[in-house]
Amino acid sequence: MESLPLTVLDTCKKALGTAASVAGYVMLARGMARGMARDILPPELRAALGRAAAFVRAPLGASDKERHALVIRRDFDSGYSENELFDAARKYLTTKISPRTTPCLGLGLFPVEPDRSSSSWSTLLCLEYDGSTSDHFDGVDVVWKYVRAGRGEDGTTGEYFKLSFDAKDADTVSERYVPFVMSTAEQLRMRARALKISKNDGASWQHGINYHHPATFATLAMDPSLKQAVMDDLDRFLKRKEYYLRIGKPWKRGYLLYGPPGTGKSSLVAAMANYLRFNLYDLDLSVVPDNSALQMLLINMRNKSILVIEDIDCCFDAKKSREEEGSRNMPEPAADPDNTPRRQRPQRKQNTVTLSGLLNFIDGLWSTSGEERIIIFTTNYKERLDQALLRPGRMDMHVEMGYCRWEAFRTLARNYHLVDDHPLFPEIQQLLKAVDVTPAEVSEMLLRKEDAGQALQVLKQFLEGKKTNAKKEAPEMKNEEADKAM
Ligand SMILES: Nc1ncnc2c1ncn2[C@@H]1O[C@H](COP(=O)(O)OP(=O)(O)OP(=O)(O)O)[C@@H](O)[C@H]1O
Repeated sequence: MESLPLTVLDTCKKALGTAASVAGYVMLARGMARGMARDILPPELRAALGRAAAFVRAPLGASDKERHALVIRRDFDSGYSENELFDAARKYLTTKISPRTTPCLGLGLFPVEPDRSSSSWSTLLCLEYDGSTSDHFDGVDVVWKYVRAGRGEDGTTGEYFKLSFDAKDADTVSERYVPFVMSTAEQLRMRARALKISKNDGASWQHGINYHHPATFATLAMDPSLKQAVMDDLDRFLKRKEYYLRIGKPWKRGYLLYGPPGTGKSSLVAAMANYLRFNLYDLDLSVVPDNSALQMLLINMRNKSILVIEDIDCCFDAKKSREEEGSRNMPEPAADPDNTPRRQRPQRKQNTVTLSGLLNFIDGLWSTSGEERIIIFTTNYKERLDQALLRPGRMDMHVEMGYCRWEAFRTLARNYHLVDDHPLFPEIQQLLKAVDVTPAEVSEMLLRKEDAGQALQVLKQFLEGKKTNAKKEAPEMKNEEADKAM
């Protein structure tokens, strides 16, 4: 027999159980420490599994038809340690079973958060004892069976999943399929967890509270291609851990959302958080005493999170920032174009947090203090922002949230009244071309009546009113401009 290093033999003796006993079971044993499921299978364990599979196969001269199996027990060490992989497998299998295809399944009700910090519960399907289901991965067929063999002499429950496959597929299963099962389970866990939002109280984060904003990309009314571009950007960001490492860049991404009040900037932040299942940190810079407090706040954020700074234009004195940055060619802030703000913004008091302090974190310190971070600035007045913030490369993506046009309206009509078409649509389409109206205003009109036709009628009248007002205002504005010119 090919000699193996002692550690591998040890692992195999413990892990393989009765592996060499003809049927060739490979048992995933000790070492499945808590938290492993969160990190996907570590490379060493993956390698050990590969070696173990080869070790079992080689001496037996496994033929293509021979079946091998991995046994994933619920607990080890006489019940002292739980096997995270067992939980991961159970979670993963919920995506593979359905009452339509499996005659008998278990059904349970579980709190969304294991520590019951959330009041949400969800139902979960699971295989019944001796129930089985098949799966297909990269050309490999596997069968999962859920077995309970009664409490063993060592005190373990004897409850396990048996994952069987053709002997020739042992490497694929152990090196790629098992990690895939674990990462899928992790994604499901992330998706199911309740999101938290934390706000800062001066220099420290308050305890996060549950965040249940209903906005998703499906409910967001915005230009479809822009929406897709944001989603693609987020997907790319998530996939690129290795890439960021390789090019030596911090694994973070910055977005600047700008547009008039009521165009959905906060809704987009919520949709992004819901899409990624990232927690939110809502940073109020006006109560942060200085740059070092800012530093502590940013360092104390957890990974897989979004930092939001709303109304960034109100956070810094542009003139002071200009001096601070040594920039002489900044344009003066434009006149306030927003005559009727949807809500009055609080005037932020000036403090000693500086724009350069913040930018240092975006570029520098932030990079070393965490990963999978997203930072989002929102503003109603992009033109008021300091050039230092707008410089290419500073914020990775600038997203303009604009007035409600035809495609955005269709999303709202579908959301609010489940209508995809209506005789009033053509008129509304024409009006939306002529009138600047925010999605918030359109939503409000659509909510005024329960009946779709009546709601659309209300909206049409509202848009007509806006159009008439705009026509009246236009000549007045022309006169004012002419007066100024004289
Ligand atoms: N693009 C949108 N898609 C769907 N709903 C929207 C959109 N924009 C606004 N709404 C509706 O209007 C409400 C207010 O919008 P939201 O707070 O997201 O706008 P905002 O641009 O962040 O405004 P502000 O600049 O005043 O903070 C939302 O709760 C939602 O009901």
